[in-house]
Amino acid sequence: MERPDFNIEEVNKIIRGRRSMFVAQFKENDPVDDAIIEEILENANWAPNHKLTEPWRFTIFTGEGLKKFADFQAGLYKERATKNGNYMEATYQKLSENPLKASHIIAVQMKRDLRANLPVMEEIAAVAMAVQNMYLTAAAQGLAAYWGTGGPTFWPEAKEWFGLEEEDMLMGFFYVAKPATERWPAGKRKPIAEKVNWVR
Ligand SMILES: Cc1cc2nc3c(=O)[nH]c(=O)nc-3n(C[C@H](O)[C@H](O)[C@H](O)COP(=O)(O)O)c2cc1C
Repeated sequence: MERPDFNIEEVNKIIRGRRSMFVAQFKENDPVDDAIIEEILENANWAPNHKLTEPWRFTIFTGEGLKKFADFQAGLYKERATKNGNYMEATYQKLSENPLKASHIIAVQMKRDLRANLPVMEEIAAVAMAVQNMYLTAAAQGLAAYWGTGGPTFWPEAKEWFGLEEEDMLMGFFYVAKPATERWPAGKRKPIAEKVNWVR
C-alpha cells in the first residue's frame, strides 16, 4: 500500500482546535444527521488497541431514546439519593432535562476480553482513544460535543441496565449536538515544556 499523504497542518489544527462544548452551548431541537454519528462511530472503531480486543461498545440514544435515557438516569438518581438521604430536586431536574437538549448521546462502555489477559488499564486506554477519535471527528464536523462522566457513570445499577458484566465498565457519555453559536471556544493548556523531561 502506498504511503498516505496525510496533511500535518490539518492534523495539528484539529488536534489543537478540538474543544468540548457543553449542554448550555447546544442548539436544541435540531438533530445531527445519523450519517455523521455513524462516521463518528466508524472513526472510534479505528482506535489503537492491544491484542486487537476492540473493547469499545456504544449505545446511541436519539429521538425518543433520549427521553428513555433521561428517565432512566433521573429515576435511578431518585432511588439512590432517597435511600442515601441526599436527594436534591435540582439534580433530578438536570438529569431529566439535559439529555433532551442533545441530538445524540453515545454511552461509552468498555467490554473486557478476559481471554486476552490484558491489564484493565490497557482496555480503558483503548476506549479513551476511541473517544478521542469521536471528539476529533465531531470537531471536524463543527459539532458541539463533550465526554461527561456524571450521572450514572459510576452507579453499579447502570452497568446492569447497559447489559455489562462485573468486569466491564461504563465510561460515561459522549454528548453531541449542533452548536448554538458560531463562536468556537478558546482552548486552555499550560505549556507542554512543564510536563516533559528529555533524556539524551
Ligand atoms: C475522562 C474525561 C471525563 C470528563 N468528564 C466530564 C464531565 O463529567 N463533565 C464535564 O463537564 N466535562 C467532562 N470532561 C470534559 C472536560 O471538561 C474537557 O475536556 C476539559 O474542560 C478541557 O476542555 P477541551 O476538551 O475543550 O480541551 C471529561 C473529559 C475526560 C477526558
